[in-house]
Parts: sequence; C-alpha cells; structure tokens
Amino acid sequence: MTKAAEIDIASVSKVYGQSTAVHAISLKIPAGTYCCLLGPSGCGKTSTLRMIAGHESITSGDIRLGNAVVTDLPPARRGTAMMFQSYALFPHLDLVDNVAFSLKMKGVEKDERRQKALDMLRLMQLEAYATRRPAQLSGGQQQRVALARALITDPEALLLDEPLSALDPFLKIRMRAELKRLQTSLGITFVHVTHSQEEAMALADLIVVMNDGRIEQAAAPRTVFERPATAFVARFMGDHNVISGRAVASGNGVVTLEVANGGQFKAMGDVAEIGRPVDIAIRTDHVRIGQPDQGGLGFNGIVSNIEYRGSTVKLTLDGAGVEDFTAILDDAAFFQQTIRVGDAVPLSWGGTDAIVLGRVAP
Ligand SMILES: Nc1ncnc2c1ncn2[C@@H]1O[C@H](COP(=O)(O)OP(=O)(O)OP(=O)(O)O)[C@@H](O)[C@H]1O
Repeated sequence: MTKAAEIDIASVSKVYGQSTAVHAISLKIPAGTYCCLLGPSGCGKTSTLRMIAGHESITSGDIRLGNAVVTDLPPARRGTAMMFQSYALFPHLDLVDNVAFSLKMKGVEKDERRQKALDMLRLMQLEAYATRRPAQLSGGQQQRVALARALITDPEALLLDEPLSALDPFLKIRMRAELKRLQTSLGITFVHVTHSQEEAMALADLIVVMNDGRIEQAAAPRTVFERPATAFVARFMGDHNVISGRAVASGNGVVTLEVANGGQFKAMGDVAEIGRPVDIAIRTDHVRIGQPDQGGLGFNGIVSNIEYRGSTVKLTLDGAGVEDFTAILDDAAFFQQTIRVGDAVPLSWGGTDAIVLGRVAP
C-alpha cells in the first residue's frame, strides 16, 4: 500500500540555547526497517525523532528520506508521519473526523477522505467505533486511532514517540505485537523512541543506543545484547557484569585487566596501550559455579545475596577486587548444592564470554 524509504542522518546536531542535545550523529536506517532509538531520559532520542519529522529544526547536518534532502522541508512535505506519546486526538471529533483530519487540511474532498478514514479504521479493526469520540474508547483503542491517523497520509516512514508508555503492562505487550505486525504488513520504515530495552529487543530490526546526545551502538538486537560496544550499552542492556580496570597485558586477542586490590581478569580483545583504562563485560547468564575448564576463566567469590526468581537464581558475590558480581544460574544447577550468604564459591566462565568494551569519543 505504501513505499518504504531509507532515512539517512548525516552529522546532525541539535543545540538548544547553550546546550547541545544531539552531537553530530550519523545513522542510516534502511528502508522497511523497524528501528528503535533507545536510551535513558535526556539522551536526545526525542530531539532526533522530531528532527526527522520536521517538528524541530536541525542545527547542523542533513537528513535525507529516500532520495530527497528533507532538512528544510515542513513536516507535511517530508513523507513522514508522527504518532505522539499522548496520541493528540481531538476530543470533540468522532473517529472518522479524527482520522481524516490531515486529509481535510490537504483539501481532499469530503467523501474521499471519509472513505479513506473508514479504510484505515478497518485496518485497525475499529470500524465498529467510527462514530464514537476518543473518550469513549479504551487506551489501546485510542492508540490504534492515533496510528490510523498517522498512516492515512501513506507515509514512507512512521515516527513513534514512546507509543506504548501510556498503556498498562498487559496492554503494552499486546500492542507491541500489533505494532510489529503492522510494520511487517505495511513494509514501511518505523522509527520508535523508547527507554525500555525490553521493548526495543522485542520490536526492532535495528537498535540505536543513545547516551548524552551520541550514538553508542547501532546494530541488530542480538548483536547489541551479545556484543555490546561500550560499557554504557552493556550496563543499559543489563545481564552483563561490567568490570573496569587497567590493561596490564595485551596480545593474541586477549587483554589482561588489573582491578583494585590487584585482582586480574582476562577478556577477548586488544588494546593499543598498556596502562590505559579498560572496561570488560561478562554475561551474567554464562557464569557457572565450579572451577574453570581448559581455556576458561574465573575467581572465588563470597556470596553477598541470593535472589530466587523461579526458573533462575540470581547470585551476587564479591571477590578478586570486584563487588556485586552477578551470576544468573539455572535453578536446577543452583539447587544441586547448598549455597548460603557468606559462603566462598568458585565461579567460572568460558574464555570467549569475557569481551573488551570500546569507548565513544566525547
Ligand atoms: N525545547 C527545548 N529547549 C531546551 N532544551 C531542550 C528542549 N528539548 C529538549 N531539551 C534538552 O535536550 C536534551 C535531550 O532531550 P530529549 O527530549 O531529546 O531527550 P530524550 O532522550 O527524548 O528524553 P526523554 O526520554 O525524557 O523524552 C535534554 O537535556 C533536554 O533537557
């Protein structure tokens, strides 16, 4: 029904008065991709989305949509549509008039725009509610009206600002599946802002992790999770132990890291200079109880906390100069022995489960 467009963000910055919210970011979002801009509050993801939409001016750099440079075009001429966090529905209009609104602004004749609005409401399974007003709908239905309203202009890219944040947890998961299904069936590019790593992992083909106005990593969800590029990404995605120290040796793709109190860890990677600060990541769910196998790594830790989670048990330990080291153990593996807080326990992981993390230039 619509065509998808690649979005090319080339060295784009956003400055508000004295403060820079987005620092010369570059990113290519391939046509037909479900892209999530992910990061904590204030990292610049909404500013980036609004610059793509044309609701915010671009301080420097360029944005291309398909073959067109849209940097200076008004929102309605970009081929994008935006769905707002609050849905921004008109309370006094029924669903047909809400959905048809942008066509009315474009001067489309009444019968044609009503027909198109009804088609969109049918796509969203809201046809039966066509004459209702937004207040007479549930949260999930209101969200579908907002989607219908954004999609009626046949955009090449749909931009969504925290689209699920107003929904309760149950509805959030259901609407998440609907968004994904809609994007797959329309085949257009979706750019979705969220601060939830779980939401981004569930939806995205491409996750763009932002921090302090910069892109820390842009990659497929599995790559971001299994090979976080930086300490920020590893911490933000969770499920990694991030350990910081100084490189004391490097060679053959293995770095030795010294932490406080002289503890040493090895990780896959290289560093150019011995003595420089290094961060490494170890997957919490790859840590086992027991001495390392051939080629494996580990240390002895003192258990500081045990948290039962059903199918897994979260063990927190201190040792080798590291505090709050986390091991997520399969419940069966954990209950094979008796472990209590204060016990000394040998921990191990595979040599390839520890990786050296990079740093983003300030
Ligand atoms: N209109 C504005 N004027 C001045 N500063 C702004 C404006 N809009 C955003 N900022 C600042 O720019 C930075 C990035 O904001 P932005 O809204 O893009 O972040 P965000 O990652 O979307 O955060 P959130 O998840 O809280 O919406 C923040 O420090 C914010 O305070």
